[in-house]
Amino acid sequence: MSNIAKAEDVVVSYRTTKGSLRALDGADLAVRAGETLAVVGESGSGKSTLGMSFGRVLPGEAKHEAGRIEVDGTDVFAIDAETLRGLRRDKLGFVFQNPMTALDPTMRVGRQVARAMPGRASDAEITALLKRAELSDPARVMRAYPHELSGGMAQRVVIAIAIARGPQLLIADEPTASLDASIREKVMATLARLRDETGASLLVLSHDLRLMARHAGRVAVMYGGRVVEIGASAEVLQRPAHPYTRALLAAASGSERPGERLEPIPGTPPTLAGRCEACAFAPRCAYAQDRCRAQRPEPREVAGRQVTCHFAEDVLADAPISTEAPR
Ligand SMILES: Nc1ncnc2c1ncn2[C@@H]1O[C@H](COP(=O)(O)OP(=O)(O)OP(=O)(O)O)[C@@H](O)[C@H]1O
Ligand code: NI
Repeated sequence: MSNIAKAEDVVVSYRTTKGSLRALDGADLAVRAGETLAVVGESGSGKSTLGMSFGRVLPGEAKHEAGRIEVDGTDVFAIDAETLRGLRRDKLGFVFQNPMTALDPTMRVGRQVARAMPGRASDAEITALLKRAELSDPARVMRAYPHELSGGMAQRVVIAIAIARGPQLLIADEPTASLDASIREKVMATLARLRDETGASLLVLSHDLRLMARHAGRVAVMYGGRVVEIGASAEVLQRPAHPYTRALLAAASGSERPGERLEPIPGTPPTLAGRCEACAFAPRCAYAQDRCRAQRPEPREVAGRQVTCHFAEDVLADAPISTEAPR
């Protein structure tokens, strides 16, 4: 299966007042053509940094230290500003958590949508695009200012803008987190439908394991700036091979309400100043042994997925997750 985009051993750090903070510590991720791939993990695990790296839309304090990102064969960290602009415009579409910050409050929706479309879009073309994003009254929405729309409608406008030029890769960072719980499922379903319809790939970054389980074919679990497990959603979420995935699922199963933030796992995630020479999860891990504190696990193939854990076989052999707390 061909990949539309991939990250290889990517290292990104942020300059902070307390020194350099390593947000990605050798992240690997391949996005297949036409798939929906979810990236999950606790706050701070590096999801947004990885998502932004695909379009090199990182803030000024971020520094790409090492590794490669390719989108449709183009090395995004090697190209000049103009090529990068073209790549973002023609091949990528972004949807962020808060639609109101993505839209210009002073400009009618129709004009903003038209500017994202190729050529000079007619009103009929604008309303047709809004309709594809499942806005029920596109003619009215076209004339409205962003503040006149509900959060869900505004996010649908952002989605329309993101697909305006038929991107090959849609990157959605917590696309439903700012919305009312009642419409999260619907907006996610719209994104999934558009992905299907356009043949684009959808990379969706989220805390919401249940929502992702329903919509993503594959799931990547991030911890400490690395992808620690990636595979088919059904397999990873039913029979995890990484202790962190297992802990996430056990924590999530304690709550019955969809869309909620994950319950915390005991202990705190790492903040890295440099390369982690051990397993970053070892201090919180029920399976950890001396080797985990001494040797960085490299990705390896276990039970049809990629896992960075020395003891993945032991994790797999354990009983499926029930509703009890992590061991
Ligand atoms: N602009 C920034 N300046 C300094 N540090 C940052 C910046 N953005 C992110 N970080 C740090 O980088 C690490 C990774 O952050 P990132 O936002 O990528 O994680 P995330 O998984 O998307 O988290 P969340 O679920 O909270 O959105 C965190 O430790 C975070 O505090
Ligand atoms: Ni984030």
